[in-house]
Amino acid sequence: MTARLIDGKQIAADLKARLKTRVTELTSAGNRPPGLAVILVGADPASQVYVGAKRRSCDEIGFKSVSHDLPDTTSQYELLELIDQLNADATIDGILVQSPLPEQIDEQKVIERIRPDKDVDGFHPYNVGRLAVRIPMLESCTPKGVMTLLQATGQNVSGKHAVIVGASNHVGRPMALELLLAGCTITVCHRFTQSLQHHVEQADILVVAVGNRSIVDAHWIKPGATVIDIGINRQDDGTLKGDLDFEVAQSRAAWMTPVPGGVGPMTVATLMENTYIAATTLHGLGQP
Ligand SMILES: Nc1nc2c(c(=O)[nH]1)N[C@@H](CN(C=O)c1ccc(C(=O)N[C@@H](CCC(=O)O)C(=O)O)cc1)CN2
Repeated sequence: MTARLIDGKQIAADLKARLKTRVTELTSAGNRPPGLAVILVGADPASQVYVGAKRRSCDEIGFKSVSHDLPDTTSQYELLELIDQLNADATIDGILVQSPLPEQIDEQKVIERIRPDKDVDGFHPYNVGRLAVRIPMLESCTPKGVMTLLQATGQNVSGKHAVIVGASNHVGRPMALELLLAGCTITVCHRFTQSLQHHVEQADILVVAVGNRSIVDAHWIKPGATVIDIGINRQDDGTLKGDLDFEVAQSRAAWMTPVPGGVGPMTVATLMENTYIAATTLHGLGQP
């Protein structure tokens, strides 16, 4: 068997093209464009790449993009003050603070300072809680993007057994909630899980989000499974690899995401989708 690739780059480009059309319609009718504020603290090279992609996507789609690049000496107080200003700015629909943050800043305090209706990352406990009780508002971008990728395969995931390896607040946990909402039976594996191999072998849908290539052996993949690799591991030669051995995974799965070009581009496109939703559904843009 050779898995079919789920082309995240193309699916993300299609989503952004649809958003661009809608934004053109909005602005042609005399409305302001949706606005996204992107805050980067420090100069982490990977974060600079991701933030650059987010700002370019805003430009492509026609969103207003406001950039705040702060030094890595920024205090928590200064960052919270900036968030307060953006919370009060009626031209800003979404606020994004790129993670990770320098160690003097408590990320949870920052997340909770962002107004839930401007939390386009979907990290605020209010938004995670809404997803948990099946009334999602702004959903975490990577898991929501994965659901868009699964939908693009044309499969009905309801009733499937989904195994998620990794239980982080931003990816693994909300991923489990998304798949549960879609009707899957869920197993979440984490650092205390015993018999990881046994669980992985049961997965109709396997989502791996550990950031380490030595945790899940791709030979464990159930033949015919759908495999979503969320890992991003930069190799010594500069190439990017996922958490799984690509060739082995491809010889067992029916569908799988590549790295690069799978989940990463969808995360950015979903952030744009969330910003559009915040502007129109939550802030009334384009409504009479
Ligand atoms: N505030 C946030 N911080 C972080 C998030 C997030 O969703 N919100 N997620 C990650 C980083 N991330 C988005 O910010 C992200 C990661 C990867 C990609 C991506 O497109 N990757 C490409 C490869 C890019 C490269 O060459 O390095 C791919 O996989 O094809 C986009 C966004 C942590 N922080």
